[in-house]
Amino acid sequence: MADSQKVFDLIHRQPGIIYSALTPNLKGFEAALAAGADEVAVFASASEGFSQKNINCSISESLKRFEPVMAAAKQHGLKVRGYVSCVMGCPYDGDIRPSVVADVADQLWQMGCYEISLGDTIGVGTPYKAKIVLEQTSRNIPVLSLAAHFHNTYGQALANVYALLEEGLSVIDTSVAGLGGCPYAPGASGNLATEDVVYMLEGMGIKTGVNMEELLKAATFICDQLGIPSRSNAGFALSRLIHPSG
Ligand SMILES: CC(C)(COP(=O)([O-])OP(=O)([O-])OC[C@H]1O[C@@H](n2cnc3c(N)ncnc32)[C@H](O)[C@@H]1OP(=O)([O-])[O-])[C@@H](O)C(=O)NCCC(=O)NCCSC(=O)C[C@@](C)(O)CC(=O)[O-]
Repeated sequence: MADSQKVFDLIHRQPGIIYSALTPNLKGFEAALAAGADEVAVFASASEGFSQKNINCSISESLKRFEPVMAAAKQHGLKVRGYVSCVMGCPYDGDIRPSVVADVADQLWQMGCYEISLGDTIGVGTPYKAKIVLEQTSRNIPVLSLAAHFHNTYGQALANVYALLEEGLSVIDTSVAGLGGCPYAPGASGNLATEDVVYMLEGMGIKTGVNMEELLKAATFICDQLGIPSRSNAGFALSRLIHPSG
């Protein structure tokens, strides 16, 4: 968490992009504000085990820590997004009851988060479970204020997203080339790749406004910089099509 300023200083900001920072407490909010974040995000867990490992406190303590962040954000006119981690399973506590996910999501919503992102942090979820989690969380939160944040450890993330699109969800968290993971969630792989979601949505006739060629360039750039292969199937296939020599 300590290098928000460094990261923000290096970003070449583009118009129309919202630059957000994860802020688990007031200290983080102040750092994000100083760094020029456009909005911030608080992140709780649906499991006690991950909450302790990830932010060194219980779920209820984390929610208490978010209260001053919400107040400060309101004072400075910044929106706050809320994340719930481990919504379909926890590396420490195992299976997680959807009712617990809904309760944590509801508390974040009640405190003023404008959107709640449901994190399958270790990517263990499947479409049926995803639908149950959405059904329970959308009892008190409008489905259009819910987002899917699915890691792709078991290759289920795209199917899970499709299942929730059918239920009216429309905000999907992705990462270029499927980057990501979480050092506090053993086994968690990257997020669902942006290229795979864009390819699927465009193929369904849903206009994403994303330029796939530019997205592929960004994926190639970041993978070269990190020295890792892309985790995107569509990205890999399309790149081969554009550059057959590989
Ligand atoms: C939250 C803490 C800091 C609590 O850590 P702590 O040890 O309980 O906090 P503390 O208050 O005792 O402070 C310890 C040190 O951290 C500093 N500190 C205190 N707060 C901050 C802050 N905000 N930013 C920068 N520094 C901070 C504080 O100043 C102090 O520095 P020292 O005095 O020792 O030099 C720690 O547990 C932490 O950094 N956790 C975050 C770990 C992390 O990055 N996790 C991944 C985030 S992504 C995620 O969670 C999943 C998500 C959201 O993507 C969705 C999903 O997939 O599920």
